[in-house]
Amino acid sequence: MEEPLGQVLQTVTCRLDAAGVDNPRFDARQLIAAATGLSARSLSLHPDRPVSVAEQEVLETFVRRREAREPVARIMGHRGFWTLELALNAATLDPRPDTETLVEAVLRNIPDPDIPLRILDLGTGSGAILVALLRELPHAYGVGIDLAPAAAAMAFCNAHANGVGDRASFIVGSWGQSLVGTFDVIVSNPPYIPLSDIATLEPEVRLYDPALALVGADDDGLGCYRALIPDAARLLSPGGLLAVEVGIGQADAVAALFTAHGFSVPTRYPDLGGVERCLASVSGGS
Ligand SMILES: C[S@@+](CC[C@H](N)C(=O)[O-])C[C@H]1O[C@@H](n2cnc3c(N)ncnc32)[C@H](O)[C@@H]1O
Repeated sequence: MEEPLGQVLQTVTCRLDAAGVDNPRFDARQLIAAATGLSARSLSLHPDRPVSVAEQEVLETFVRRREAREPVARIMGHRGFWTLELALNAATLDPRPDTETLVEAVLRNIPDPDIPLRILDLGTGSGAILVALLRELPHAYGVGIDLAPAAAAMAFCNAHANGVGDRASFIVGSWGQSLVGTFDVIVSNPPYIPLSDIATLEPEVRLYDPALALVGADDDGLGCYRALIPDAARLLSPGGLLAVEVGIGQADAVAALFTAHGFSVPTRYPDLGGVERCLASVSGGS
C-alpha cells in the first residue's frame, strides 16, 4: 500500500535511531532520496507525495542494510571526496573527509600547478588522493599502488570516471618495493590503527572497511610507516615531497621516522577538528 513521504521519513528515522545510527534523520533522507529519485533536500517539501510499493521495497533493502550499520556510502556504492564522486567496493576504504587535509597540504607545497610532476600514491585504495591531485594538477602523471587487486581495479575505474585515467597507472604490489625510478611527490594514507584498538571502532568501520585498510602493522600501528618511508626516501627525486596521513597522537613518532630517513623536519597540518593529521617534508633536507 502506498504511504505518504512524511510518514515514511518518520518511520525510517525511528528505525535507524533504534539501531544506534548517528544522525538517523539525515541518513533516512539519503536512503529515501535514493529509493524515490527525489533529492534529499526536497523531501520535506512534499510530505504528502505517495511512496509507491515498488519504492518501499527498494527502501526496505536500504534500511535493513543501514540497520546492520552499513554506511550509506557503501549502500549507495559511492562517496563524495574533494570534488570527486568515487565508486567503492569491498576492498576499498570508504574515503574520509580528514584525508582532504593531505590533498590540501600537497597542493600548498606545489608552487606552480602547471609543472609536470610525477606522483606516487602508496596504498591508493579507491584512488581518492591520487585522483584528487591529478584533477588539480593538469600536467601531473600518477602511479597508485595497492596490495589489494580489487582496490587497484576500483582506483583505475575512478581515475577514468573522473577524467584523469589517461594520466594514471595502477599497480598491485607492496608499498614501493617493486618500483624503480623517481617521483616528485609521494603520498600515503597507510593503515595505522593498532590491532588492539579495532574492537573499539564503530560497527560502520569495524564491519565494513577492509581490515587491510585499517590495521597498521606492529603493536603501535606504525609498522606501515616503517616499511614505506624508506621506500619513499629511495624513490623521491632530490627536493621531492613526501606527505602522509597519521592517526591521532602518531605525529611525533612518524616525524621521527621522517628525519631518521633523511627528510627535513616535517610540517604538521591539522584537520578540521584540530588533530595533527598530515605530515609533509622534502627529501634531502636537514
Ligand atoms: C587507509 S587505506 C587508504 C586508502 C586511500 N588512499 C584513502 O586515503 O582513502 C590504506 C590502503 O593501503 C593498502 N595497503 C595495505 N597494505 C599495503 C601494502 N603493503 N602495500 C600497498 N598497499 C597496502 C590497503 O589495501 C588500503 O587500500
